[in-house]
Amino acid sequence: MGEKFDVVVVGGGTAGCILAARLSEDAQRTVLLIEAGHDYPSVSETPVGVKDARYVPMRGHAPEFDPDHDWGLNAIGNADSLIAVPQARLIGGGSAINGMIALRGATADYDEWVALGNPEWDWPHALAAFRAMEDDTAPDLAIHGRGGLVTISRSDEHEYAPLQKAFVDSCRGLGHQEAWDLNAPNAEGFGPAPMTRVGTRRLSTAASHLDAARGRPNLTIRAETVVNRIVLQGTVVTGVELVGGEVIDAGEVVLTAGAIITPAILQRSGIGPADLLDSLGIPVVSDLPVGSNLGDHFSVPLLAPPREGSWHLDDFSLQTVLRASTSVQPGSLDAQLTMFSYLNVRTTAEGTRGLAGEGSVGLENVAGMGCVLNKPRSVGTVRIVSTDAADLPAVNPNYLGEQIDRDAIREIVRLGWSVLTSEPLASMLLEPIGLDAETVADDAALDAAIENKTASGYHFTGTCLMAAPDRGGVVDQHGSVHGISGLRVADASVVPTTPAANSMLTTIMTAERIAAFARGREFAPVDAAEADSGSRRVFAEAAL
Ligand SMILES: Cc1cc2nc3c(=O)[nH]c(=O)nc-3n(C[C@H](O)[C@H](O)[C@H](O)COP(=O)(O)OP(=O)(O)OC[C@H]3O[C@@H](n4cnc5c(N)ncnc54)[C@H](O)[C@@H]3O)c2cc1C
Repeated sequence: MGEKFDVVVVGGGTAGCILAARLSEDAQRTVLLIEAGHDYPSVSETPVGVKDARYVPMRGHAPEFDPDHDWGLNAIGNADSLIAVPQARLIGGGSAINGMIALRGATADYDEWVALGNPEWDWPHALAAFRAMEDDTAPDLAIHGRGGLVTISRSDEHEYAPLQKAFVDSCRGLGHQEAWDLNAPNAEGFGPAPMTRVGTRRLSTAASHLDAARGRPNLTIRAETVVNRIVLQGTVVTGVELVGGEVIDAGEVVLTAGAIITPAILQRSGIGPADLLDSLGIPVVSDLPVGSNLGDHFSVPLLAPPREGSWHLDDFSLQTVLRASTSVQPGSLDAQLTMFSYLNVRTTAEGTRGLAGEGSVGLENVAGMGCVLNKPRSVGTVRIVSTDAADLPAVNPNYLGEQIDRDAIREIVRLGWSVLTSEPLASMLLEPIGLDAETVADDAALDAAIENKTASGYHFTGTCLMAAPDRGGVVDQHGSVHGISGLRVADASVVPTTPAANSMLTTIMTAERIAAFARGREFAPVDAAEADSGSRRVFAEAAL
C-alpha cells in the first residue's frame, strides 16, 4: 500500500508551485508536489543562472545554461527540420530559467476565451486576478495591484544595458510611441519590459509562492521524481504512477507538467484521441482532443555580432520591448520586438536550430531581437510516440500553417529590421547575420528567409483546451477534465488561445484562479466602473 495524499500536484513548475502553495494553505489538506527536476530549497543552494535576473539560463542563450534544467526537447520546423525548444526541468519550471518578461495579453484575448464557452474568463475576472496577484509600483491602481506575491519591476532608463538603451533610442528616432506601462490594457509602444524580479534577483514562482509554504507539515515536495501516468478506476482518479512503478494514492490529481508534458501524461493514461491511443495499444478511458490546439509564439530572430565594447556578459540580457499591432490584425497586439543584449551561440544543441540559427558558426555571442508573432492563428499538436515516459512526445507547432500568420510575421520582421538598422543601434552592431536589406524588401525572398529562420517563442499553450465539450474542450472553466472525476489541469495547457503576450503571466493568473476554484473560492470580477475609479488596491477572495 503506497502513500496517500488529498492532492497530488504533478510538475513543480510555474503553475505547480502556485497550486502546491495555495492548496496547502488549508492545513487540513495534505498536498504532495512532484517535480522531475532538481529542487533548490534555499537561495544559497540555487545556481547563479537561476537566481540572477541578468541571465536567461536556457539552451541557446547564456553560458549559465545547465542541461540538467532542460528536457532536451525539439519541435518540428519547416521541411521536417528540428528546432531546439528549451523547456524547464527544475522546481519553478519556466519561471526559474526564462526571460522573466511579465506582460499581460490584450483584453480581446479574453473575448476569445469567453467565446469558447468560458464566461467566467472575461477581462473583468482576469483583471481582478492580475491585480490581486501582483505587487507593482505602477501608479494606476485601477489596473494594478500592490502587495501580491508576484513582484513586477521595470528598468529605469539609466539602468539599461548599452544595447537596450540603443534599442529604445532607435525606436524613439523612428517615431514609435513611448509606453512606460506596457501592462496598461492594450498598450502599444516601446519601453521597459515588466519583469518578475527584484533588482537582480529572479523571482520564480518557487521563490514567490513555494518558499513560504515549504515548512508546512501538510506539504511534501518530491524532486527528481517523474510521473508516468494517472491511475484511474473507471473514470475516477485514484492516484499517480511514477516511472519505476511506484503508485501514490490521491483524492485528487492536479496536472501542472506544462503544455507539452501534461498532454503526454494524459495520453499515456488513456485520456486522449482514440486513434492515437489505439495505435499505441493504450485502453481508451476518454476520447478527448488532448494534445490538439498547441499554440506558440512564432519568432524570427534578427541577429548581429555586437561591436567590441557595446556589451558585457553582466548586462541584463532582456530589458526592453516594443509592442504593436500589424495591419493584418489591427488592435490585436500581435507584434512584439524583444531586444536581447546577447545570446550565447554555442549552447544550442548539435543538429538543431536554436535562436542563433545558421550563419552563426564560429561566433560566441550575438545580439539582436526576437520578432515575435504574438497572435498566431496556426495551431499544432503534441502526441506521444510510445507508452514509455522516457520518449519525449512529438511536438509539431505547425508554424506558418495559416496565411494570416505569414502576412503578419512579414510585417513584424520589417518592423524589427527598421529598428535594427537605425541609429544608434545599427552602429553598435556588425553586419546582421543571414538577412540583408534586399531580401527584406522583397516579399518572396523574405517569406523564404522567414521559413528558414523559424524559431519557437517557447510559449506553449492550449493542449488541454479549456472550452465546452462541443468546442473541443478538454477541461471545463474550473480546470476539471471533462468526464473524469478528481482530475484538474492548471498550467499553460488550459490557456485556450495564445495570449498576445509572453505566456508566463497568463499562466500564473490561470493557476491562481484554478487554485482558488479548487478551494471553492474565486476572485470577484472588476466591474467597469470600479476599474475606472482606480481606488481599490486589494482584492479579497470571496467564497463562491
Ligand atoms: C527558455 C524559456 C524562456 C521563456 N521566457 C519567457 C518570458 O520571458 N516571459 C514569459 O511570460 N514566458 C516565458 N516563457 C514561457 C513560460 O516560462 C511558460 O509559459 C510557463 O513557464 C509555463 O508554465 P507551466 O507551469 O505551464 O509549465 P512549466 O513552467 O514548464 O512547468 C512544468 C514543470 O513540470 C515538470 N514536469 C514535467 N513533466 C513531469 C513529470 N512527468 N513528472 C514530474 N514533473 C514533470 C517540469 O520539469 C517543469 O518543472 C519562457 C519559456 C522558456 C522555456
